[in-house]
Amino acid sequence: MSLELRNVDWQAGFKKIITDVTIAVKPGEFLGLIGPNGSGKTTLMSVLGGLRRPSRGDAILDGQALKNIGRRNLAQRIGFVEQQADTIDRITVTEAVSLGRTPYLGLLSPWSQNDDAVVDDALDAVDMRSMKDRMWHTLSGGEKQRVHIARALAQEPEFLLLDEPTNHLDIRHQLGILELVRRLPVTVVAALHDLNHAAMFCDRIAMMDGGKLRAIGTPQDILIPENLRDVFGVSATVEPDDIHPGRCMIRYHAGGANTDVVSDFADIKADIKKDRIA
Ligand SMILES: Nc1ncnc2c1ncn2[C@@H]1O[C@H](COP(=O)(O)OP(=O)(O)OP(=O)(O)O)[C@@H](O)[C@H]1O
Repeated sequence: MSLELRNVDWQAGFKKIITDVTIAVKPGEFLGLIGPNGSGKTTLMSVLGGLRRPSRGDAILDGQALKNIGRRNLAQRIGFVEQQADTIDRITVTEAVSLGRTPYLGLLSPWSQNDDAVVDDALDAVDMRSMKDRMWHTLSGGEKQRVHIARALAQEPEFLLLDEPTNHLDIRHQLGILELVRRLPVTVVAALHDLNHAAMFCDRIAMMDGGKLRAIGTPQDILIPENLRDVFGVSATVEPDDIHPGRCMIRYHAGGANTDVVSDFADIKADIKKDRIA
């Protein structure tokens, strides 16, 4: 069971969005993908999930190029929760999660009790069983996010790809989802913005910067003050996590953000003020 990218570029028109990315996801790990806005995390995830084909290089699942694997087969092996995925409407929560069983259904394999059980387990896993009859469009952003994750779990994939899975979630559900994801018997790749969450939950972290894979390693290897300064433009101290040996915690310094960003905002605010006065 392996999923990897070998020397992958992906470009939109003439613009290279990710460049020469080589990465091998280890079976059973929780791999976090971090990087500033626009660094290429979503693009990398969508190439890993087979949604985008590399312009150069290969995306490979168990020795076979993703482009040669059929959609149905791929969906049984890779579950993908995209950022702001909001395409389903006028269906119940149970129906939304049941969509995850689609790759297993066919004329010779109709819906069965096993499918019901898988859907119920997935709803339990994200703490949404009590809302199973609610209509999708009545859910909050966070509840929708949990249903998306349940739908991906119902695919019973070997690899679960999550693009910012804690978006819209309150802190209890953020930690709950990450704890759940870490315990699942699947290999997980998740794009995360909260670097402390990456430190707490990930086995390894891959850091993107300007469309390139800048570094990959344990949280302690990657989340060092130099990387936080050079890649994210923030000043921070990294301390060992006393409660979880081998893990670390980041303490950001107030006023330690890259001053270019701060002065950009200051300029915008000054312009708005001028407009209001004029
Ligand atoms: N189809 C496209 N056409 C043109 N530019 C694109 C396309 N897809 C992505 N990009 C650009 O590529 C860059 C990387 O985008 P991507 O969404 O992969 O970044 P990201 O690291 O996930 O960002 P964020 O943290 O903001 O979600 C961005 O500058 C984005 O505007």
